[in-house]
Amino acid sequence: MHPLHPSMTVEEAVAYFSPGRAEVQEVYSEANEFIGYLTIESISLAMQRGELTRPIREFVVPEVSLHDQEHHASSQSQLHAFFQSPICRIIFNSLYDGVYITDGMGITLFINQAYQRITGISEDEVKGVHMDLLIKQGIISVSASLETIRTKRPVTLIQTIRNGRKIIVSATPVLSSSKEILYVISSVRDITELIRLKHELDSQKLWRQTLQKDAQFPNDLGLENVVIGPATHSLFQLAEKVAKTDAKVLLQGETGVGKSMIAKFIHSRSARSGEIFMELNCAAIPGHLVEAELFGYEPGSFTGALKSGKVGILESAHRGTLFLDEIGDLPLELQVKLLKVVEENQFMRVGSTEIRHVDVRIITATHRDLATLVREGLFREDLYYRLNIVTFDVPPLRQRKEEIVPLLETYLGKFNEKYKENKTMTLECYEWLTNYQWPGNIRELANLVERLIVTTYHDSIDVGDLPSFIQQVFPLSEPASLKEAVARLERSMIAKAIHSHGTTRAAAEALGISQSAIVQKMKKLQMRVENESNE
Ligand SMILES: Nc1ncnc2c1ncn2[C@@H]1O[C@H](COP(=O)(O)OP(=O)(O)OP(=O)(O)O)[C@@H](O)[C@H]1O
Repeated sequence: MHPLHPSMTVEEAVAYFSPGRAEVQEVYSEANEFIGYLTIESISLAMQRGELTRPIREFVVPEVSLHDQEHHASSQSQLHAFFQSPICRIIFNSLYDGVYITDGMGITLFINQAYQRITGISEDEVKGVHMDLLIKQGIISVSASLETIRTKRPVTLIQTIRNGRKIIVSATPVLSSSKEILYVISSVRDITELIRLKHELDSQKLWRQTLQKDAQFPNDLGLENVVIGPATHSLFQLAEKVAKTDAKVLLQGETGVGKSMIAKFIHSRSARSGEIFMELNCAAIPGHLVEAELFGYEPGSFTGALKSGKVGILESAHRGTLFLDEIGDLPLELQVKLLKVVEENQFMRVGSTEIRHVDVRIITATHRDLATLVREGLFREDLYYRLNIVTFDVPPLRQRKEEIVPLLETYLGKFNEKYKENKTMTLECYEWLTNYQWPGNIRELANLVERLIVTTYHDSIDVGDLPSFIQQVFPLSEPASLKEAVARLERSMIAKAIHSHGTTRAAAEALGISQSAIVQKMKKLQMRVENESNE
């Protein structure tokens, strides 16, 4: 190391005082003339005042007493000796939390094993190194020790380690009798676990809010555990309002979003709730049978008809509510008949000329865009306007993500009860399922939960238990670290290979690794490994 010269900054000079080096350093000018002394005491003071970029000439003293040098040297070296002592190591290494100790200037003296475990930083990398340099090298984002040295107060802050992990650091100064900072002891805790707990708390909070909202709609739907989130709350409010009238309601939305559930809700909140709720899915039966099902028929009116004739769903729903699902699939010729019902409450059974009267509230639903069908001439415009007094656009599940966790919990509870199980889901699993697109919406979600409860062998359902088409979808959230990103990719590739090849042996071959390597990886990635020994 070159000798200290007066234009050097405090920051640059700190390295000259690392543990084991002299406590007093001589300072020489560029022309190699002796200027004076820089003591560890004066540079500590400068650090504590945050004067890192000031030239050291401001802190140089012309002389130092021998007593000062000896006194300081002995207290400092006692301190260093303590941190090197086996008993100190044993004590600090027995702690679960990480410990980081610097001297009064911010030079690292000691880190315990827990710190190394939590951060992946080794003692060799940091010992004798100033905290400022560790920040510059990107090993840590901020330093609680330096903050403590600057403010002379305990400081707690969140620090990001170079591997992306976040830790919470609480630094406490240890002061001499003259209020000089001798060293800073920091306790360090991994907050990944705290973040996980926060996630759990957030989801529970939302769950509670949902339950509270449910309480506003006491569940007399005949359906248990209805999840109403922020995106659907206003729909249920509107449903309750229109339920008090006989206004025609058209429910639009993808399959499985809950259209028929809202229809039932409207019925249950209407003056007709004591009467029957009838449902006909116009797409589920062939067009020519829809007419007979809906309007009924007279004896012998067509081949295959019952001899006694049949009362149609429309007539059966008299005084009640008729829910016509997939109304967009109703054949054009029947649309005219339905228009007559809607406009005049009149209809005729198939094979009859007798006009019958019926008092029915009609609610319709479709996953198709009726306005487009009208433009294409596939749906009657007059009927469209008659049915569409109040439109409900029920959003797909991917647009109401905040309902996914409560729905998963609802269905876990429901199917645990049904199958006498007590299974839970890991937070990572919740995260993946929240990011999944759910093309089949709530129906698909309920089916998946039931399948997972029935097919998994362990109590905690994890990402590895999910079907491969879900595992191939990366969560949208950014992975916290390179390690996590790699784990996700490995998990996805392994799941895909097992799905297409059936066994771990064949999947391993396809991926170019050994069977034991794939099994080991799957265990590490917490994926379900079945029968690997029997393959
Ligand atoms: N808010 C909700 N909370 C809990 N479960 C729900 C909710 N909405 C719908 N479900 C459930 O999701 C499944 C599908 O709902 P529903 O049959 O009402 O959907 P849909 O939109 O009418 O579907 P489709 O158009 O295919 O007939 C049902 O099992 C229903 O009980």
